[in-house]
Amino acid sequence: MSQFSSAFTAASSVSLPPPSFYVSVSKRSFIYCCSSSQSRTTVVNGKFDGKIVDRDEIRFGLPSKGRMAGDTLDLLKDCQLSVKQVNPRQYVAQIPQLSNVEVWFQRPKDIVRKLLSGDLDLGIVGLDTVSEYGRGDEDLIFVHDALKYGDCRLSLAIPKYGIFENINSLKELAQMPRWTIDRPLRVATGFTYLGPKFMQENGLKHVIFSTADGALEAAPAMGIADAILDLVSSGTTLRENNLKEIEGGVVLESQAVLVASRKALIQRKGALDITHEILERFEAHLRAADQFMVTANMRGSSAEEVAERVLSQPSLSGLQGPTVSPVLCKRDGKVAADYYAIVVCVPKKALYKSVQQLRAIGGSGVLISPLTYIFDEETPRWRELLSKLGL
Ligand SMILES: Nc1ncnc2c1ncn2[C@@H]1O[C@H](COP(=O)(O)OP(=O)(O)OP(=O)(O)O)[C@@H](O)[C@H]1O
Ligand SMILES: O=P(O)(O)OC[C@H]1O[C@H](OP(=O)(O)OP(=O)(O)O)[C@H](O)[C@@H]1O
Ligand SMILES: [Mg+2]
Repeated sequence: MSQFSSAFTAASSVSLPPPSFYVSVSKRSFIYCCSSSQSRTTVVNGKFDGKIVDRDEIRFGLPSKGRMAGDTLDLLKDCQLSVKQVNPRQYVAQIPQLSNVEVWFQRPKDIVRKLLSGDLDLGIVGLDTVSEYGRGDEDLIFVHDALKYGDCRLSLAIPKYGIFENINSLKELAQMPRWTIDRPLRVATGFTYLGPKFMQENGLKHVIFSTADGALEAAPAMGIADAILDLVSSGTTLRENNLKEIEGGVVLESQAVLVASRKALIQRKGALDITHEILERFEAHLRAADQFMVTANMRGSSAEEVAERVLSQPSLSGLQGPTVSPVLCKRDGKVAADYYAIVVCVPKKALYKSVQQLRAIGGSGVLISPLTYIFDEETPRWRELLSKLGL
């Protein structure tokens, strides 16, 4: 069942199921019907309508290759959700910590297609891929929109030389009188949904798109295109090919996201609980990743007085204010507290400033330790998810 619906998802570009399985309803749109012993499902352009396919396990799609693959496995491992894959050519795997979850390794674009066709329930991909292949479909729902890797932007770039030498913004590009209906601006891109949408939204009328699977940066020098619309991260590939980005030319800022099928979250037993656990683990790890735990000793007359000194410093307020505990010692035969130990979490980038501020208010013996997880109260993202689901 899922094999057929998946093949059909790619109908516009790749193979189609046997003719008897689909009906063309317009040039680029098909309806595919099938039935199984468990349920009956109709798929329209890879999107399924009605009830979800019956199965017990929750399917989680992870990138099978490319630069997202390794970082995704690392994130899961850092959240104590290591994926057990018997060998790298096996596309199904398990996460022993999540007993009812089946991991499926797929190409990023196929993860999005399979979420829409109901063959996957959850997935991790770049926002660029969700936006391009998801096309704003309401069934796709973001569970976590900032997993802090795979950072890049989808950006328009033009040659630094020739007729573009003095063009530095989208507005200037749009106003070049040479683009006409007969000689439009030629843009090479793999983003054939987002590209035209962006141009239309920005009022560029005379534009045509060509597509290729990679090395797009060569297209202008080869005379195939005037501009390219592609992912940029360090900017090295553009620079090495004599291309430049322009003001107003960024279509999208992207990073890895955790995305789910709305229907699966609502209808599939256990899907919401698993999603909650994964989200909590991700949040706890990601929050901890940019914080240090700082401990120091400080002379003082009471915990409140020490806390007041700490709170007077902007970099030392911690997550919910400092933890202040008395350091008890025996003086003249009595137990007393001359010193207090304070514990605060500080952003990694404010580390040295925090140490300086601690010293300025009498802190000594400052210890810095890494944090592994910060489990706070219920995460705002979980509340947002429930509200997006209408729960
Ligand atoms: N240069 C980059 N730097 C950082 N992240 C990137 C970069 N290029 C792409 N990405 C992110 O990684 C995702 C996967 O890109 P990757 O190039 O690994 O695979 P792909 O382009 O789908 O496959 P292939 O390049 O083999 O055709 C992209 O969708 C994007 O989110
Ligand atoms: O700004 P940079 O850090 O130079 O990265 C940008 C390049 O990375 C991606 O290509 P990729 O390496 O995936 O090759 P591809 O063209 O084969 O997809 C993207 O398509 C750019 O070409
Ligand atoms: Mg690539």
